[in-house]
Amino acid sequence: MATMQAAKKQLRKLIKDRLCDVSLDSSKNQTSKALETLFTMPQYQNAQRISVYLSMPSGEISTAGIVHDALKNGKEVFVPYTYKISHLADGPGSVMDMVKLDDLRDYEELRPDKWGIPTPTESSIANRINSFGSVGKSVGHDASSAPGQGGLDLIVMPGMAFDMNMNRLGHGRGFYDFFLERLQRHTDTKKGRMPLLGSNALKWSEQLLEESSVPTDSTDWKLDALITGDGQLLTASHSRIA
Ligand SMILES: Nc1nc2c(c(=O)[nH]1)N(C=O)[C@@H](CNc1ccc(C(=O)N[C@@H](CCC(=O)O)C(=O)O)cc1)CN2
Ligand SMILES: Nc1ncnc2c1ncn2[C@@H]1O[C@H](COP(=O)(O)OP(=O)(O)OP(=O)(O)O)[C@@H](O)[C@H]1O
Repeated sequence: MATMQAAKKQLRKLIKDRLCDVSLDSSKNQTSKALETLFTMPQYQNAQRISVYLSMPSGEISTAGIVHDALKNGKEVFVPYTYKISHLADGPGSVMDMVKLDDLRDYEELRPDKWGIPTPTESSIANRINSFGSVGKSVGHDASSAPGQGGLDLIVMPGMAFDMNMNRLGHGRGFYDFFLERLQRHTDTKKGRMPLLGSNALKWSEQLLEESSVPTDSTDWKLDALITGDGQLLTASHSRIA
């Protein structure tokens, strides 16, 4: 396990160094190509409830256009909110929920956190609907959501690195991996797994690696599909996205 974490750490460092060299022009161009592809996908067009990460100032495909398009088309948009928890002795010290944006104004009023990620204020959380179908922080409140309520139709995920086998490497806090496990436990499993879509920020060669290059263990979730910065859609053999 120590070796696995060391291998992931090393890969994160490698990618971070590569991302420093990407120009603003290239990053804008790749964002618009990736979004063009996303908007043509039936899985996006038909999704009513979507989760979208809100991009950092650099190193990620910008998702501002997705939020605008989704809200304009009447979709429910859920965004990450991370917070510390104390009462799970054998779990993580912080968890991530996906909380609902009210409207475009709400989105535009979000303020950047220490990583530059637009984030809902702590004081707004108690009144926000979360993706588990309850209101406020989900940890400690899970039991109140009726079975079948909540859930997401599409999850647009960030990542440091991806490979051709649809493996994904995050920033190493396990936020998405823990969140997906909780979401799966709380939503109607008969519907099957919600499609997980990664957007491969920045050029093919910078973040997309050869098959099985991302070290993974049993807690890592594979993506169903990946959109690259040149607008290509890669799908997995296990995927519900054809
Ligand atoms: N845009 C965006 N939003 C997101 C995520 C993300 O990866 N991207 N997250 C996905 O989980 C969660 C926030 N988690 C994060 C965890 C660590 C770091 C980070 O940069 N940590 C180290 C650097 C570690 C590294 O080299 O990767 C730092 O503080 O410098 C950023 C976000 C929720 N929102
Ligand atoms: N569902 C889980 N149950 C137990 N441990 C988990 C679970 N999900 C992640 N972990 C653990 O959390 C730690 C961080 O995970 P990992 O390095 O895979 O994060 P990541 O995929 O880079 O980040 P993220 O999921 O936030 O994007 C690892 O030690 C991993 O084993």
